[in-house]
Amino acid sequence: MIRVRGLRVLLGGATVLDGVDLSVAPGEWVTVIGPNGAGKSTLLRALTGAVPYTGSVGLDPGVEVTALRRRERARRMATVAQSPAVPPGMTVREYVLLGRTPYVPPLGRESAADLAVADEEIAALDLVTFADRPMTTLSGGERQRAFLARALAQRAPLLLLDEPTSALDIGHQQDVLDLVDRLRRDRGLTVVATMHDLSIAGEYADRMVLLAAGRVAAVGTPAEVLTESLLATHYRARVRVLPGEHGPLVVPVR
Ligand SMILES: Nc1ncnc2c1ncn2[C@@H]1O[C@H](COP(=O)(O)OP(=O)(O)OP(=O)(O)O)[C@@H](O)[C@H]1O
Repeated sequence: MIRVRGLRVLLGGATVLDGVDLSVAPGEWVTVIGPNGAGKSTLLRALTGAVPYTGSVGLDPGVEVTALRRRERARRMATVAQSPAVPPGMTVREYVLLGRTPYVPPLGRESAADLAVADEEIAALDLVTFADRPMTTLSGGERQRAFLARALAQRAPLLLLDEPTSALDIGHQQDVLDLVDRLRRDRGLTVVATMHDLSIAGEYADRMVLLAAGRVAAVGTPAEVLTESLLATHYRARVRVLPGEHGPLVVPVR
């Protein structure tokens, strides 16, 4: 599904990603972790072809992401960025409907089927009561759910999520991640996410990638990556790692 080789990204004269290799299999959930500034968001942006890079970002079947036209890219991958821009004056329903843009014919309008898909995702993200409200009136967490609804409405097989739960309360965090996991199984989605909450990250990911200063410092199962020594080295964090039902639990200690 994704095959990244020797990925290097320069931004403002600085090397932000430096020789990243990463493979993601169809249906897999891979979560990228790492300290602030490690290059997580940049890696996600490179996967969508949104930043210039050297090396290779190959998509199944061996197609370089930058070779795809915008519309084709949007049918293959849907992204939730950290702070997506919202066109002014849009209601939640109008915003979620933007996810159907790659399917609307040039100069055409959204079909009844497109409207139905948007409403389905609005319901899935618990946004029905907000559907006719302007996006600007939503709380941070409500808006984050609308961003995800828009991405899901794209019905792309690859979902790229940059800190998708950072504004959510603990209940909505679990709801949203459970939903993504269910969709992964039902629709065969492949998920690449970045997350700062390491315990939650480990509970949902099949594999994790620890980025540090633009390089892959570790890759493997959550139990292989979430170790006290790796987290001490790369986050300079004092933590205890406890066994959990669905993955290691990382507890900061003073
Ligand atoms: N346009 C730019 N010009 C110069 N440096 C940049 C630019 N964009 C990003 N960077 C730098 O690249 C590095 C990686 O940024 P990135 O946003 O990918 O990190 P991150 O791991 O997602 O961090 P965080 O956890 O804080 O969100 C940072 O040091 C950032 O300052």
